[in-house]
Amino acid sequence: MTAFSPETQVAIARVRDEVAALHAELVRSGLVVWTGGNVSGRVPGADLFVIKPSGVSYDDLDASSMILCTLDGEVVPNTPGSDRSPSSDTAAHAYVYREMPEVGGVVHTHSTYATAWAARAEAIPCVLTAMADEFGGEIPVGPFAIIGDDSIGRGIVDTLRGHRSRAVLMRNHGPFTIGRDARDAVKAAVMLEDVARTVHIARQLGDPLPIEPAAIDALFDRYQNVYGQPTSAGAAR
Ligand SMILES: O=C(CO)[C@@H](O)[C@H](O)COP(=O)(O)O
Repeated sequence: MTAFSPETQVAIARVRDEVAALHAELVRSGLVVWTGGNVSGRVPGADLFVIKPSGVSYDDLDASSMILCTLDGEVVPNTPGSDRSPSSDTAAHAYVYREMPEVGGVVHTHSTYATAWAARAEAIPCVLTAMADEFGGEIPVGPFAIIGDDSIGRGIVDTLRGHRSRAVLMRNHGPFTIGRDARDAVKAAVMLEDVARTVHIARQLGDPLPIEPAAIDALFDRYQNVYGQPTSAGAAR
């Protein structure tokens, strides 16, 4: 067994629990079918993250079946779950964690409406206050990228670095979302599918009206800094 400090062991156990539970949240929110999609979470204070095994039924995912990986995307040997192959998107998640230290969670789904926009390689325009709140503007499109190596990760980072959106529509594939932790990235995946569906329906009825950039900025600032309940850190969520 690889030796970790007691603090790191506690952090790994907490992220295993969280990432396992969040996979159930993808199912509950109707964002995945069969074994598609994946969630990962960075282990705070360590160059490690936790991700699901590849191609395993969501019903069979629990904390001990989550796989601990290094930020190079290598499975940490002799740890719970290490006898299985990690998610096909492990190299992509690892690339994001290496390149974006502020990111603590990554999620991929093939949720229907967001993936339909990705199939057309069309950015979702910011025509809803909910989009301005959550994403601060349009949802951008990332490049077509082959599954299995870090090409997807490069596409995610190249598209989202310096962008307010926590979601990218990878062309012909589907959405990837990032967040300050795994839960935040799952929230972005849920919100993305909601706005992708609403904007799609709006377009069946006519041309949705754009929101002025200054109003988008104001909505984003309020939602990120004032909305919700104060936290112990003083910021609102
Ligand atoms: O689309 C892809 C590959 O990018 C995945 O979402 C698969 O559908 C699920 O892969 P695993 O995480 O089970 O390997």
